[in-house]
Amino acid sequence: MAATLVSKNRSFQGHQFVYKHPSSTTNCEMTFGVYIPDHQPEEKLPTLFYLSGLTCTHANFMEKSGFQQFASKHRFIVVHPDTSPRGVDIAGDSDSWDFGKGAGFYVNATVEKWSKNYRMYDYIVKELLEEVAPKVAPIDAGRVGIFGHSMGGHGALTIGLRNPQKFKSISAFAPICNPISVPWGQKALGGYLGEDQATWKEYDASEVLKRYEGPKREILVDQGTADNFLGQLKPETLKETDHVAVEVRMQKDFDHSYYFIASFMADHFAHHAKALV
Ligand SMILES: N[C@@H](CCC(=O)N[C@@H](CSC=O)C(=O)NCC(=O)O)C(=O)O
Repeated sequence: MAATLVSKNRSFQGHQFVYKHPSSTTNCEMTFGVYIPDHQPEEKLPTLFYLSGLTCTHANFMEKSGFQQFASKHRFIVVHPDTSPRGVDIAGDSDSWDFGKGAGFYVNATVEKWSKNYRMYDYIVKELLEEVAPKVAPIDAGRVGIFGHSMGGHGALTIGLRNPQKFKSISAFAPICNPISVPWGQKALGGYLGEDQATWKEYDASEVLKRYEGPKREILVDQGTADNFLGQLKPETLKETDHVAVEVRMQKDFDHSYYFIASFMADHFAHHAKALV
């Protein structure tokens, strides 16, 4: 079903939109933002998906990162979804800030209580990318990249590496790199997927990276040295392979906030532009 316009604002040489739509994947209404640079009527544009972190909606990135100036400069469409279903209430979905609402972890839940709605992996990879976003933005399906922050960095790394034909460039700000070994990941993966830890590895960036044998990728990661969540993130577990070059830049004194993200946004757009423009 078509998306409904929520808001439209002029920003640099383009427009920032917010849409909502009924989702057949999460079985509830979903909201997403999309920035669309000015373009010719038949023109298709390269596109980035940005996945946000714990507690975020579609709006944090749109309001705090300052990304629009770079999307405008490089002429990228940028699609930025919510971080979980919100159009449905499930007992326990608001008890903590790192599980349930605002914390979908970009997985397809298999535990029955969550499995009807908490399907953020398929929502991004299939419904939003292939069906919903192309109806509102002139996406060039052959030139799509993905990036994200923290939980969204984990989403970007796992979704990007597991779907190399759909996502041709990848980067992340302070991603959760090895969720199977840290409290955030253990809580989310255990809650959504159950106790069989073999299935957790499909959603673990450092594990997926080890096994990746697709087209060569160069991944850019920025990480603040003063990030109070560093113990949950484990950037040292992202090891370079023959198929994936990983550049992890430790940025002195930066924390986990959008002040950090905004400081390196230009570099991430340049990284994606090298692969997609
Ligand atoms: N509980 C705190 C901290 C939440 C927080 O820092 N969330 C980060 C992502 S953490 C990993 O995924 C974030 O992006 N917050 C949004 C923001 O606009 O800064 C809290 O609720 O504040």
